[in-house]
Amino acid sequence: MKRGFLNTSKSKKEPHLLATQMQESDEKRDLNKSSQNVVDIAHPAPYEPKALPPSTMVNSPRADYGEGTLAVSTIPEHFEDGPADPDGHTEWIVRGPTLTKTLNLPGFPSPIPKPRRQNMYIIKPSKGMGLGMFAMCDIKAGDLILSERPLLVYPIAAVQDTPNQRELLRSPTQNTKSASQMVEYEQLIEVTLERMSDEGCFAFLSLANVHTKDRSRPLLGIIKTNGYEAMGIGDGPEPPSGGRYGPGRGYGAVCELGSRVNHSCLPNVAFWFKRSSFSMQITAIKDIKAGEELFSSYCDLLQSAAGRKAALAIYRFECKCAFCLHATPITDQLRGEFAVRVRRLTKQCEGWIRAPRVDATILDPVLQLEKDVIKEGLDTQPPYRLLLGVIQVLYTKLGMREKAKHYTEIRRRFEALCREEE
Ligand SMILES: C[S@@+](CC[C@H](N)C(=O)[O-])C[C@H]1O[C@@H](n2cnc3c(N)ncnc32)[C@H](O)[C@@H]1O
Repeated sequence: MKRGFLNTSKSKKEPHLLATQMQESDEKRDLNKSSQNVVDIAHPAPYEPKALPPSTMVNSPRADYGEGTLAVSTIPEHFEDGPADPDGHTEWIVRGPTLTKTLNLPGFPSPIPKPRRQNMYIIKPSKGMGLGMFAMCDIKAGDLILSERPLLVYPIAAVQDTPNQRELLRSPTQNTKSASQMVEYEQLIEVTLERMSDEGCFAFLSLANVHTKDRSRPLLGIIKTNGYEAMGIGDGPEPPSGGRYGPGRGYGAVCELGSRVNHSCLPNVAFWFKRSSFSMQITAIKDIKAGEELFSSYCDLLQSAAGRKAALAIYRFECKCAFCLHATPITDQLRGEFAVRVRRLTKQCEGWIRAPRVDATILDPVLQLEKDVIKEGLDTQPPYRLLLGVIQVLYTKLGMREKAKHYTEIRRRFEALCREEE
């Protein structure tokens, strides 16, 4: 890609709305079910506005973008001659109503939260994993290590893998669709990169790309290698508190720094996207010693080793962590059934609470489950919080106050780690 194309002086214009009407094609109907517009706010020629619905031509970032609009917007707004936001800017490829909804949040976007101390991490080579992020000091579970505005936020559905060869043979029309869809998405990302600062654009292009040998286009390859789910933003109705947007409605984020964090099935950090400040946070979920590498989990850990392997395939590496190397049918079963077993225990717990008295032996299987879960490194996973609650209730019922207090404290610390969207 020609460098000059990416960030010319033209790229930050007044925030009037220019737009390109996407050509008629089936795959665009997939992108947007109604009218097919890419609204590129402040984008220069050659993306001339064509016949757009009147609402998309309103000269205001608070415009009510229509259902069928895909916008490219800079968050926070950035005018050509105005100062840059000290917390940085994100380019957001977003469906119109979601942009409108977000821009209308009171006080949006707020400044990004700052870690208590600076220089908590360094990015450097990690054996066999390319670059990685390492702790520069001792870090306590719960500490905010880093927060940053992503370089790019995009609809996850736009970059999801296209059908494999066997699927294509079964349905050849799928092939044409996917190929042209990919070209289109790639073009959309090019447009988006043009809007970034030189530094942002350089940072994006410097990120790892493990998709250079498959059918992925270069920029899509970078997104597929580096994107994190940006929970908290999505299209359509909001999910219940703490819930996820359904398939095809979520957004992903590519970050300059956070995207250097490698994967482990025993993660010591977690990523949280905060809609209010439009930023990605990395917090420690375990105590971390200076010099240790920071790892997040790229996949759902409550699935078997085979399931994790399949989920990680898009990143083109095989996890060599002890849990993957030494997985057994028993450990796979524990992961698969953990959430269900805890839900069942929670229900049983209601009966135990009402019973006049309970026998101390009912604790045995519950404590055994906790032991197994800790051994398997699953004590950072959401069902663990419920399990702690069950143990705490049982100890209280049995009159073992000190033990109950201990579990209340562990549970309180666990909850502090799960910072949800404010
Ligand atoms: C989001 S990037 C992480 C940063 C990357 N290592 C770099 O050099 O920029 C994801 C890529 O890092 C590598 N990676 C991450 N975790 C790994 C692991 N546990 N083992 C081997 N490679 C890993 C894979 O190549 C993966 O596609």
